[in-house]
Order: sequence, then structure tokens, then C-alpha cells
Amino acid sequence: MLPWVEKYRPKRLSELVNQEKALPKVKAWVEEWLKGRPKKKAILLYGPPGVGKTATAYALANEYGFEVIELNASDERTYEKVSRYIQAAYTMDVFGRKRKLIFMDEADNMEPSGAYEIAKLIEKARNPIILSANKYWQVPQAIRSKAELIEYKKLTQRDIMAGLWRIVKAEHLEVPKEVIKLIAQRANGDLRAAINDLQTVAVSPEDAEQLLAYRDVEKSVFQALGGIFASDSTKKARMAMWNVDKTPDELLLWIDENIPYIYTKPEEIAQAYEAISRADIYFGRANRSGNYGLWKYAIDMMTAGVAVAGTKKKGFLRFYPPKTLKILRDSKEERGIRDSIIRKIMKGMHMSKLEAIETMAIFKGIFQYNPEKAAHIAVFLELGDKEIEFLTEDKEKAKSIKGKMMVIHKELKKTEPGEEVKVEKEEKEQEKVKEVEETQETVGKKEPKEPKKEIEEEKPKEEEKSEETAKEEKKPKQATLFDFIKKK
Ligand SMILES: Nc1ncnc2c1ncn2[C@@H]1O[C@H](COP(=O)(O)OP(=O)(O)OP(=O)(O)O)[C@@H](O)[C@H]1O
Repeated sequence: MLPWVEKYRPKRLSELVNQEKALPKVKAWVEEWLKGRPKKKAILLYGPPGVGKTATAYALANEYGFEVIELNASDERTYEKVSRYIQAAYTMDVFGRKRKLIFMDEADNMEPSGAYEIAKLIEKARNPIILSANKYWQVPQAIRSKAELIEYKKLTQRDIMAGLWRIVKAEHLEVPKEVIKLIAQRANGDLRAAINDLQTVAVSPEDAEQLLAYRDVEKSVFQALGGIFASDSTKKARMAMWNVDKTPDELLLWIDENIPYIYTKPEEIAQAYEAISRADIYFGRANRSGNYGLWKYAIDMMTAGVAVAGTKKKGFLRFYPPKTLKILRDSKEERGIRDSIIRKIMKGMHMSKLEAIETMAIFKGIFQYNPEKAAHIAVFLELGDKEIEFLTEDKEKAKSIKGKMMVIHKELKKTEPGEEVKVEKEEKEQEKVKEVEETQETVGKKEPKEPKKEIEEEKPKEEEKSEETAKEEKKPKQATLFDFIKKK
């Protein structure tokens, strides 16, 4: 399906909305080219994303009969390409070919080392060169000084709505006014984002509400995914991570979820998953060793590694939130509980987030069908009432697990030397709790977590060391899922 941003790209400059200040300057410059060679061979269009910079280049070319050569300024091979097309300019039109207009996107992501060479090429250029950037001050000075700077302003909500209505009419859609307004509000001046949202809504109206709500919150994640999957350069893929409001290991889940939607060839999918699992291994190692320097490798694997797994994706990409997290359906409270369980698994079992989430899914099964094992897990991870209920999805089952946990706690305390007196006291306390449980709904609210702490605090100093070693010995034993299963 042709992306609507392309399908409805303005054919003429007059179709561009609300860039009245910029367009006369662009026109004047290109008309100078028709007469000869202007003083400035290049113009630098700068402004926020999705406001018509690229659209200007194409509409201009269409109106004035140029062929657009689109290059990515951050690509290392750009210099080579620019130089090739600039040579070609000397023989322009000899074979009846169209004169070329060079459009260089992302001038603010250019390698500074190549900038000087490109600036020299601009000086020699026989063809119009249009550079585009979001932040002109990040364009290397050598290049900036060779270009006329033209500002593109952020579009208003009205502009965005006008742009959307044009498409709604052309596509014969029936979209309520409120939806158009909502999309325009969320686009924050970016018509490209708004058009993409409109296409998403039109493709699947059934989950439009959720997707829109989600986009609002997670906009930067979608942008990052776009950056990773639509990137033809590893550097750009890596950069896509920079402004995401998610931790790298969370973004990994998003990438993981979207691989099969974006890549279609089995070998591409396999390679992308391979990159993801290697990233996950690095995250796991970083968590275990506390060496967070390993995150760098993990991030490289999950961005650049995934980006090179398949061919660059053009066109409309639709991303989905990770199902594992069920974020859309979960309430804020549930999310909090789920995240806390995941954190406890990560910490207690020394796992990466992905491993912890998979483990939590397994635990859910155990908590629902095997209260005995579940109780061991709950004690080990020090799960609270809400967390146990979350895993069982059933209050009664949770109650039974909590009862078993008390027994386990009792057993554990009995095995600790010099604690018989305490245990006796504990037993009495627990009996009291049991009585309350039998009469009240709030069973198990008092987990024996606190009494355990008390005991630890009161332990004689000389025992600390041996307990440390005991803990050390316990650690690897309890750190795998199979150990819980064996326990029964
Ligand atoms: N001012 C505008 N008038 C009409 N359509 C626009 C305008 N701005 C953007 N669009 C629509 O949005 C699409 C994306 O815009 P465009 O590619 O020109 O953005 P851009 O400013 O180059 O953004 P970026 O900096 O991210 O490259 C266009 O194809 C067009 O359909």
C-alpha cells in the first residue's frame, strides 16, 4: 500500500500550506538557476519534522522540470554520490535528460569529517542543491556558510486539520471530526505524523482509539522504531535510541514484537531475532555483573543489528506495542504490579528484562495450577499479596498460596540456629493471623516477611559471615526456574 504521505505529497508549491515566507525565497533561488548560477549554489531548508521541506524539493522539481536525486547527508557514501552527480551536471540535457536537483536530507546528521569536502563540491555545483535539516546550527559550519538559510515553521493545528481533510475527501473516508481533531492535536505540528496516524485509523478503525491513545504516550517509541527499521545506516539506527522515553531493555521488547510485522523474509526475521537475543544476553550479563558498559553492545545489537537484518523499509510502517506487556489493556495499577514482579524476578534470578518477562509468563501457569511450587517462588522473590493475586488471577488460589508460604517461612526459621524461641513466638503470631484469616476476607495480609527481618536483625554478629556464605550457596540454586520445579 502506498503511504499516504507519498501519495498526497504536494505536486505544486501552491499546494503547500502555511509556508508563505519560505516559498518565495525558494522560488527566487531556483529561478536564478534557470538564468545561470546563483551566488549560493545551495539552500538549507530548516525547521521541525513534517512541515514540508522534502515536499518543497519535489514540488519545485515537478514545477520547474528537474529530476530529484535524493541523498542522505549522514550516509558515508554521500560525498561520492554528490561528486558523481555534480560531474554529470556538466553534460546535462545532452541526451535530453532532465536536469538534476540534488536533495540532501539530514544535513544536521552529517559526518563533520566529510563536510568540508561536500562544501567544496557545493561551491563547484552546476545543479541546484537543497539541503534539509531540523536544526540548522547542527549543520557543519563549512556547509552552512555555502547555503542560503530558509526557515520552515511548525504547522498549526488548523493547518494539520486542513491537510487531513484533503486526504479524507480524496479517499472517500468517513472519519468523525473529533478524530481528525484528535489526530491533529497529537501531531504537534508534524503533518507527516498526522497523515500516518490517519492512515493507521483508516486501515484498522477497530483499534483506532487505542492506537491513537497509545501514540500520544509512546510517540517517541514509534519514532525510534521507525528509525531502526527504516534505516539504511547503522549509525542512524543507533541514533534512533537517543530520545526514547523508554529504557533500552524495554525498547528491546518493542523491537522484538515488531520484527515479524516489518521483516517478511524468513532469513531476515531469523537474523533480526538473532540480534535481539544477543542484545538480551548482554543485558542479562550487565544485570548479573553490574557492568553496565555492556549495555552499549546490547544497544548496538538491538538497533544496528536489527536494522541490517533486512532491507531498508520504505512506505507505511505500522508498529504494535509488545503483547507481552499487554500495556493497552492493563490498568495503571496492574502495570505497576506487573513491573514490580518483573523487577523482583530480574533482581532475584539475575535475569534480563526479556528473560524475566518470559519467566513471569511461566510463573503465571505455576501460580494457577501448582500452589506448592508457587509458594516457594513467592517466598523466594518476596512477593506481596497483590503480586500473588496478579499471578494467580484468582483470590482463592492466592489465599491458598499465602497459607503455604507461612508454612515455608516457619520451616525456614526452624532451620536457622538459635531461633527456636523466636519461632515459637512466631508460631503463636501466625496462629493468631490464621484465626483472623478464617474470619476475614483479607487473608494473608500479614506475610511473615517482617518477622523474618526481625530475626535477621537480632542475629549475633559472628553468625553473619556464615550466613553470607550460606546465601552465596543458595543463590545459584534458586536462580533458575527448574529449581523451583524440582522443589516439589
Ligand atoms: N506544509 C505542508 N503542506 C502540505 N503538505 C505537507 C506540508 N508539510 C508536510 N506535508 C505532508 O507531509 C508529508 C511529509 O512532509 P515532508 O516530507 O515535506 O516533511 P519534512 O519537513 O521534510 O520533514 P523531515 O524534516 O522529517 O524530513 C508530505 O509528503 C506531505 O504529504
